[in-house]
Amino acid sequence: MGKFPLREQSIVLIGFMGVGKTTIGKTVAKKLFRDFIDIDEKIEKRFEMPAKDIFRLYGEETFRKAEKDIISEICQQRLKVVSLGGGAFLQKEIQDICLNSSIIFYLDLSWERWKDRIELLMESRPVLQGKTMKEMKQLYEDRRPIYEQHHSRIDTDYHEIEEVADYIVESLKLAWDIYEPTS
Ligand SMILES: Nc1ncnc2c1ncn2[C@@H]1O[C@H](COP(=O)(O)OP(=O)(O)OP(=O)(O)O)[C@@H](O)[C@H]1O
Ligand SMILES: O=C(O)C1=C[C@@H](O)[C@@H](O)[C@H](O)C1
Ligand SMILES: [Mg+2]
Repeated sequence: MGKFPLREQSIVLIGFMGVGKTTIGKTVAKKLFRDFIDIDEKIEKRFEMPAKDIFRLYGEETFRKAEKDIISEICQQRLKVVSLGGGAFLQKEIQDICLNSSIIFYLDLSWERWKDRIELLMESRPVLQGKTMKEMKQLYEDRRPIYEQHHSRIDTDYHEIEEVADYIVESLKLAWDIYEPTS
């Protein structure tokens, strides 16, 4: 896959479920006047059902296969803002595809702050369903290493959606000016 110039490379947001990839991604896309793509939404459209029904009817493996296929397709495009699902980076192939084509921001959130969001996530996130708090903490800890592959990590604790989006846009503009000055 040939790389686009830095200014044209898509922006990919990664991180544990519920950290704000979808919400912040939408805001970043607006600020950069780019198209926004949410991979979970694409998968749900393809199957015409929510993720939890895909997991229940077809199994996680089918969901993960669709996730990989869609990300491979999307990462060939330029000038997008893409939010991945929280488990996408479990697949090394997805990590490689994204790292080789796009600028990756890892949105991080402490366990203490993440706990405050459980109520918002429980109903729609199949991997949380039926889990105790201890099991969810374990999942959070187990998943942390998969997000190590990124270009920039952002600690989102105590930062509003707008603030994080502004930070991403500002840091991109700085990087573009340093590595690809226009004059
Ligand atoms: N910085 C923030 N401050 C407060 N609430 C936030 C913040 N970011 C996201 N939220 C809220 O947390 C919830 C989960 O956010 P969102 O759906 O964007 O997470 P996600 O990372 O896309 O999750 P998933 O991996 O499951 O797709 C939403 O209700 C959103 O409004
Ligand atoms: O963390 C995960 O494994 C998931 C997160 C969501 O974004 C969805 O991709 C799906 O619910 C699985
Ligand atoms: Mg999301």
